[in-house]
Amino acid sequence: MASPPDTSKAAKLERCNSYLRRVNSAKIISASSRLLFRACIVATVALILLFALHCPPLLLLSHYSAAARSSHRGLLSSDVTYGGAAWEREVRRSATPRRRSGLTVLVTGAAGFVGTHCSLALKKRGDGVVGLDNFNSYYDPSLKRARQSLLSRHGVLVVDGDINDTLLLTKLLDVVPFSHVLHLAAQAGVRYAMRNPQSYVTSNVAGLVALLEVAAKHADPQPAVVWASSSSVYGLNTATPFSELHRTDRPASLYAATKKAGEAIAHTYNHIYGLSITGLRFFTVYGPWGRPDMAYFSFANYILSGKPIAVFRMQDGTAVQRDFTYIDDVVTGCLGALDTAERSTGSGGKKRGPAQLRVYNLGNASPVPVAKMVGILEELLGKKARKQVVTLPQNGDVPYTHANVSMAERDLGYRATTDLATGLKKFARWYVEYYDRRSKKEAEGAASA
Ligand SMILES: O=C(O)[C@H]1O[C@H](OP(=O)(O)OP(=O)(O)OC[C@H]2O[C@@H](n3ccc(=O)[nH]c3=O)[C@H](O)[C@@H]2O)[C@H](O)[C@@H](O)[C@H]1O
Repeated sequence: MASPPDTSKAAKLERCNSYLRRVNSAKIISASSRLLFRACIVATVALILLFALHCPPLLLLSHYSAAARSSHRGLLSSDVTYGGAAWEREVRRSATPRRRSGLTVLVTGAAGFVGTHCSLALKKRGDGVVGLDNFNSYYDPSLKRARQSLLSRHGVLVVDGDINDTLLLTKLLDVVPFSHVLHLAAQAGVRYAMRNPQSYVTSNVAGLVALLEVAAKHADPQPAVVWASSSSVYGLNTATPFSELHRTDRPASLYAATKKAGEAIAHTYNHIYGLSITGLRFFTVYGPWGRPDMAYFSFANYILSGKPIAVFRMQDGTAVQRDFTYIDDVVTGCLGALDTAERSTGSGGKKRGPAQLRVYNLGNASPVPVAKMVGILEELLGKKARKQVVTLPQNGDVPYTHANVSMAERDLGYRATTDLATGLKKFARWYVEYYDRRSKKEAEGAASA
């Protein structure tokens, strides 16, 4: 039988002490486990820090991710020139065609001379157009801004950005499934290539590759690409008129070499990725809203301001000639190329079948000596030029250009309809009005300041 519990005072005290000892020892155990836990955390943090310090790639990766994130944030925030919901709405609005089965065209170099005219023509006939231009200072950026305002008045948005910005290109092609890209952004000018060769590589080679990369691998559907090559690819070719079948492996300038490289690059992207690509060889395009670096434009300026102009001629005394081509005719050719471009066959960087690859001359098929062009300008501007006839320097210029345009006529419905006198008349009228308006505005600005 079990004995009854001892209820004496001494026994009660002993039970109480033993209870307190158990409680205390439990407290000691829990305090020490807390200490151990804390020590573990400190050790883990120390280990992570030590690991990170001894593993630079890990830090680089986190730094890279932060940079990538911040540039993505840049794309999407409203404090930059592109990105954000309002920006996307604007892009979509500009890209929406007004006619049934209208094209949706991304025009690079849209604030440039040919880009502005093509964008306007596309918009006017009901196609959707979004422009892209980096507004660089190769020539007066205020002229490019004026073209941008003109486009804006006609409902064409020109995004401020560079073709080498692949994040921006990706974003644009994400927002709009462009059916076509009219790629006109480039470093132009034959003689400037001797002063700034790198700019030609950056725009005409790297920029073209950046665009074709995004078009081939990212865009779904892949757009058809029409882009600006140049008459200068014929280089030292002596067979005339220049035909697309003639050799183009002797460029006379770096500008020409980068355009020739562009044609080879186009072949590669067509071959590997099934991109439909059409190259257009422009022949000395001129007209209203033209490029101030070109001879006819700068000559008009110099004639009116009484400065001397250098008119080049060959060493043997023969005239330097150009197949000057009026802008409206070139626009017809560009739109014809867009309209006849077949779809690209690939998607996501995978070719699904052979795709169209074309190249066409867009010229006037009627070369004119530079001295004659000066004579027409003198007559139109009512002032004699201070001409200095100079032997053509070693500057990359070729003695003459002359396009055979039969392929463009047959395939693109191209017609060169404007002779130099008619085209320069339109240019001279625009030139006088534009700079008159500008100087009046400047005078008003100065008076109110
Ligand atoms: O077809 C092209 O692919 C190229 O056309 C254009 O090049 P070019 O034909 O060289 O035009 P441009 O400079 O207007 O000189 C015209 C004529 O004036 C002569 N010229 C020039 C300057 C001068 O001071 N004196 C002179 O006689 C000069 O010798 C030439 O005979 C574009 O600029 C170029 O970007 C590209 O698109």
